[in-house]
Amino acid sequence: MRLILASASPRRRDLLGQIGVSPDAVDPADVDETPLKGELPAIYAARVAADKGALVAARHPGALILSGDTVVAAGRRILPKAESEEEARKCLELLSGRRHRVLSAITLIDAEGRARHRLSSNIVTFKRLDRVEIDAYVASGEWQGKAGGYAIQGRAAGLIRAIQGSHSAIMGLPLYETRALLKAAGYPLD
Ligand SMILES: Cc1cn([C@H]2C[C@H](O)[C@@H](COP(=O)(O)OP(=O)(O)OP(=O)(O)O)O2)c(=O)[nH]c1=O
Repeated sequence: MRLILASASPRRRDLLGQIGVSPDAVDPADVDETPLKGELPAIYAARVAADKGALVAARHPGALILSGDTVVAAGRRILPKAESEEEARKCLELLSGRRHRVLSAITLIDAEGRARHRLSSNIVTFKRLDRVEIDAYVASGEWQGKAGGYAIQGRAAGLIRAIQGSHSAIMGLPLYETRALLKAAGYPLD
């Protein structure tokens, strides 16, 4: 049974390896990730994960396709994937001293073309960040391309007071849900 990981993220590949799964190929999906007007964060994450899967499935008939999308949400607001220092700083100022949600959606399309979806909803609490902490984090560059302007797998872990939910989901691939979907689709797991 061929498994295709529809993601450009080396982290998703590593996370999959953590549960002993190695995809036969990696084929990233380049989809439009612009949120629709008024689109709620959970709906958005699920839609983008499904879009990525559908796009890649068309290129690999008969294979299993795994895709995902991770979104950082402050209330109903979807934070961007930080692409500039200014954007990263704005995200950190917004997240400082409060709780936010990290939504990680996955889609698995089976050999018959049937799509299964799961959503992992998590809460992350940052300490109150002072200017020195924000400056140092921005200077680290670790926020680049990261949803919400931080990565829990790096030095931001020292600024995060607590998480409720799944560490793997916050990093980008909810492993519990991923394993469950692979099993349901008949993928051989030990
Ligand atoms: C909150 C958080 C996000 N992120 C990252 C994971 C994702 O790379 C990014 C969310 O963007 P995604 O669109 O989910 O993924 P991607 O663009 O990296 O890869 P692809 O679309 O090809 O699958 O934010 C972390 O690495 N750590 C974190 O703690």
